[in-house]
Amino acid sequence: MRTIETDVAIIGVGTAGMAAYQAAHRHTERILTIEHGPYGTTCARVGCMPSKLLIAAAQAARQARLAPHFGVQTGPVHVDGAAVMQRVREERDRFVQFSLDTVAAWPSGHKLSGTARFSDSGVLQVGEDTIVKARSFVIATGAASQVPEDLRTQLGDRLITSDVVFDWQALPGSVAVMGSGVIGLELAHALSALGVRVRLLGRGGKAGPATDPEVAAHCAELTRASIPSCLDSQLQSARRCAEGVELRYSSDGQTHTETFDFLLVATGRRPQLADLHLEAAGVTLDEQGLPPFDAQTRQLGSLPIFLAGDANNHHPVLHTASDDGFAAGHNAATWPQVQSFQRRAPLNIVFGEPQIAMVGQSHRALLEGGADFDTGTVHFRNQGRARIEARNQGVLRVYADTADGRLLGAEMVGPAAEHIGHLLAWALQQKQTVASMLACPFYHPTIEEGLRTALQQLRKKLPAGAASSGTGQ
Ligand SMILES: Cc1cc2nc3c(=O)[nH]c(=O)nc-3n(C[C@H](O)[C@H](O)[C@H](O)COP(=O)(O)OP(=O)(O)OC[C@H]3O[C@@H](n4cnc5c(N)ncnc54)[C@H](O)[C@@H]3O)c2cc1C
Ligand SMILES: NC(=O)c1ccc[n+]([C@@H]2O[C@H](COP(=O)([O-])OP(=O)(O)OC[C@H]3O[C@@H](n4cnc5c(N)ncnc54)[C@H](O)[C@@H]3O)[C@@H](O)[C@H]2O)c1
Repeated sequence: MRTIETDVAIIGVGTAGMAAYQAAHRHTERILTIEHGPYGTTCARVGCMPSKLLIAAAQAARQARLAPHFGVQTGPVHVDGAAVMQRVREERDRFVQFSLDTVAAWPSGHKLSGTARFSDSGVLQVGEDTIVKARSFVIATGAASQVPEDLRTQLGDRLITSDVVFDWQALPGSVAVMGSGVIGLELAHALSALGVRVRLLGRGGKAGPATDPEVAAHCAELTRASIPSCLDSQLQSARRCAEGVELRYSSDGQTHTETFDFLLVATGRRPQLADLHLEAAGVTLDEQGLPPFDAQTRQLGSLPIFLAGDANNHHPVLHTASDDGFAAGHNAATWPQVQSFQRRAPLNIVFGEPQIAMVGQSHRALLEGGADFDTGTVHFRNQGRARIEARNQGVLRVYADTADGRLLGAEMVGPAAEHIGHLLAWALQQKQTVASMLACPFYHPTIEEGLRTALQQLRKKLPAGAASSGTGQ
């Protein structure tokens, strides 16, 4: 058994772990990163980047099909699945290489390969033959898809998760997608547009994260219109068959039996903490088996342990993993001095068709928190630029504080949601009011003019003082 002593041990070298390394390295040379898989990050290997590459191909297919609508004749659209997947893999590998290059430049003494788990406070066991003693720790172990064990046993390699999709050599003929959350929606929309026979099996009638009933209703309706979907389904049985998998599920009081090449399970991801033996380090877990942590310092209680990225389950998206990693790495290196790092305005984007954006406080959070707020709405059906581009579907709902007109949040499904979402998140972080946002330029003709319509409607609902607040008038 060999023993390594260090200042900061970082478990997991994904986006959060890499950011933690860079932050800790500003303070100490005594750092050890521990990784049990390949370097390259979830984002680049099986997450953000390859999924957006697949979505880009889907978008090209959609645009080609839409061309005749503008009087441009393209002929029948043929999707070459092998070529689609080749570009996905090649570009994905290019993104992965950036992360590999970064880690390759770290001193070899800063890197250890193996699975880490706590054996005592301040002590990790890595694999069978290494003990790591550290002053402080960053846990950046990410999250993994949750897959019901019985389904995995029944379906074997015909049950897949998003981890498998981006290594395909060609597109399959058919896929049932279980779960209409973020991953399920993005992949179902992309595969469907690329000509794969898709069945989206959701729960509770929902498609995506929207909580505002009007936005959620549009999300469900638009999803049903473009993908064969059962958004309130119950899987009754699944078995392997000659074609792949046979699924029996109920929906709307009826039972259906259908066969597919694969069942893609996208029913949520869970932090990878169970095998870390956190109790050995003195960590107490909540009823969901997760350790409570400080969202600003990323610290677990008063322990010298910091939790970053998807592992803390706070906001499992890429830019937060990076922010978390920086904060955790900094605080682990300077412990017992720790500082708070402010969080950015909440922003989530789902790259479905059309996109969904969630900014600041959700409609549900505002209601549950008893907020006094007003709402402005724009429908995109007759919005100028959206009609010009034949992207005229969806709705934007903007919420502001009734007392002072300050922007509190927004939910949207519709054209350019990724861009409108950014505008709103930036305004919210700068504590802008409806009036101060309306004092900004809106170019004609743009989708952003839709946002102006929603803000104008909202201003009319606000009391006089709140309606002009923030403009100095
Ligand atoms: C399909 C998909 C699409 C996505 N799309 C987007 C998107 O468009 N935009 C966005 O913002 N976010 C997206 N995300 C989310 C984003 O990818 C994650 O938030 C981000 O990658 C999390 O980074 P991380 O560092 O926390 O985890 P990871 O990058 O997963 O790193 C964790 C590392 O820890 C290692 N590890 C785990 N346990 C141990 C152990 N015991 N010992 C040693 N090593 C260990 C793992 O091998 C892994 O390398 C997507 C995710 C998925 C799955
Ligand atoms: N664009 C992005 O930023 C992006 C893209 C992909 C993933 N991500 C991250 O990955 C995380 C995980 O995504 P996800 O889609 O796995 O989780 P999710 O929580 O978004 O969705 C899971 C869905 O599965 C449903 N579900 C659960 N059990 C089910 C069952 N038995 N049958 C049918 N439906 C069931 C849930 O109701 C929910 O709608 C996201 O929260 C997000 O943070 C982000």
